[in-house]
Amino acid sequence: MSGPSLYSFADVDSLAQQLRQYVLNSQNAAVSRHGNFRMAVSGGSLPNTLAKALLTKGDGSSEDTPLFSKWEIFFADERAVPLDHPDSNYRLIKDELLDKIPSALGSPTVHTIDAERVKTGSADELADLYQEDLKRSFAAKDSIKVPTFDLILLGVGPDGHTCSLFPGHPQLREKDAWVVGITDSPKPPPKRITLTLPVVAQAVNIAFVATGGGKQDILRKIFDTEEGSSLPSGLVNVEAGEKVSWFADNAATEGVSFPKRSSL
Ligand SMILES: O=C(O)[C@H](O)[C@@H](O)[C@H](O)[C@H](O)COP(=O)(O)O
Repeated sequence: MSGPSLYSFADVDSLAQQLRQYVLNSQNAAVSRHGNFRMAVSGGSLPNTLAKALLTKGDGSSEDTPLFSKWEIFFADERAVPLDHPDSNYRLIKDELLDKIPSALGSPTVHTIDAERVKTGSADELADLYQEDLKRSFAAKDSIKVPTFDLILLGVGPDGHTCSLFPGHPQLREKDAWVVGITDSPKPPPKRITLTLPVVAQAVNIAFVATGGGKQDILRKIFDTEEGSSLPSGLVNVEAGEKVSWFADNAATEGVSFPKRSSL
């Protein structure tokens, strides 16, 4: 299997334009395969860039139209806070994207962390509840070992973390569970749930979005050093290979030697 693609664009607006095309290609392929589009998103700066990509007016063609009523949105990771809390990834995507979708485009089904248990449940209990939700969505008819998302959209942290999979944490080695809890995330808040690496690597397509000069050091490490391939985001590159696309801007990829592409 060949490796990931690294796309580098002049600015966030041109990145968003290409991200739109990539997400809608993935949507169209998924809808013709099985009638809906099951995708997972992370927090951080990603929801803002995704909203930029999806809320712009397209060219009006059917290929370029988001079919939101066919979307099932899951969380690649979520913070264990109420859904209206400022740290909630659900709240973030709601404020950035969901609340701004014109009603004519329909609305996605969103799979949140368990709102009843989020305050009192342990991270493990919340992870188990989320995994049950995934089982209902992905394994309704068949028993499957790992769910296959049509698309997972990820960010990368300065330490190489992705989702809430942090370097050196035991969650990174999880082989069986689909979702795990974490209580000591170095990025606040500490209590979270996250998809595991086998679930991320199984997705049909996986895209990272990394913008701004603050990502330079970590992108160089991931793409140009041996050490990078053992970091959580580097492991996604290793395990999912050509299914992985990185959407970055030139500020983030400056100094990266790995070959870059400038359009899909
Ligand atoms: O909820 C979270 O904290 C995330 O899902 C996390 O993995 C994020 O994607 C990265 O930390 C990058 O965040 P930025 O895009 O804000 O740098």
